[in-house]
Amino acid sequence: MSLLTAHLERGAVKLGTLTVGAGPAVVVGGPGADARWVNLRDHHGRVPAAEAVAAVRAEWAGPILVEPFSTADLPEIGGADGVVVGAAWMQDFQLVRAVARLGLPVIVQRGPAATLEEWLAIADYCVAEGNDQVVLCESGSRTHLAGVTLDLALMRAAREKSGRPVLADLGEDPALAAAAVAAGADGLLLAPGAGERAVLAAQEAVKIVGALTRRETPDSVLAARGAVDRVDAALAVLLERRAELAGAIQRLKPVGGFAGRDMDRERRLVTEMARRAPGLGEVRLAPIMNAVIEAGLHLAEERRASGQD
Ligand SMILES: O=C(O)C(=O)C[C@]1(C(=O)O)C=C[C@@H](O)C=C1
Repeated sequence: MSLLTAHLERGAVKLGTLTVGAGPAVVVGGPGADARWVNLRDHHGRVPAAEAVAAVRAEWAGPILVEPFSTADLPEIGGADGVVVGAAWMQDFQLVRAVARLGLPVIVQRGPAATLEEWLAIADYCVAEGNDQVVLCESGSRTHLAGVTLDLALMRAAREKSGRPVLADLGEDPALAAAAVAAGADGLLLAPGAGERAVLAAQEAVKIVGALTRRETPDSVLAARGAVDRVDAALAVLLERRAELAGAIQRLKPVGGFAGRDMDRERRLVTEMARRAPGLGEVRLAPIMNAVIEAGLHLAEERRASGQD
């Protein structure tokens, strides 16, 4: 197994049709995401819960998570696929208990000053109420920086210690999406108001970084093809980057292009790659890299001929 994709055992939780904790990391919140998030806290309890859920349900058939403002909302959120205990309410034990008793999966956000132990204890409260479907969501700490600072080390520790899936709450800004996936996030939570671009950026991080760092064990052709598609997405990014760099070498070498081909260098790079691709080995890698290198040389020569560089 690669050094990057060390496997961490954890249980998966189903949010409606969406699996969190097995397969690719999921993206929650915002248009085009895998699941929607209805935040009743933002409305300070002024919008009836049933109405808010129904409004999203009218335009979205997939999974919906609801963050209640108080226990008063709970009888009205039966149509949801998961309930978020917001960071501000994490230590409201009455709310936690009541949410757990609904029998829906519970997403526990970490309070801004809560320790790992305090956070994990909330999951135990849910279990004590007979609900083991708990996802932990890192929502950041109050620090010297404005707003909250996401603690990805704590998120990772929570996953290792509890075996439960973990989410990273990115707010409206997907800048840390790649870091969160690399740190082992099973999902990225975006603010309900996050735009389409933020969702796309989070999904790109899930694909590209997930392909490199997240081990998947698909059990159907569909799931395996999804995983292959993510690896191909990462390969495409790397192939394009490689072609740009190889093009730069052609411009810098005394004799570039096919005329300056260095077969020794090509053999050495194949040998080095085979250390990380022992299954394919040198014999299978050699023709692959030959095609890759030749594509790069053709591109470089075409660009030179058309005066593009
Ligand atoms: O390293 C070089 O000299 C290159 O030109 C780059 C490169 C490559 O794509 O990696 C391309 C052609 C050479 O035969 C060897 C390697």
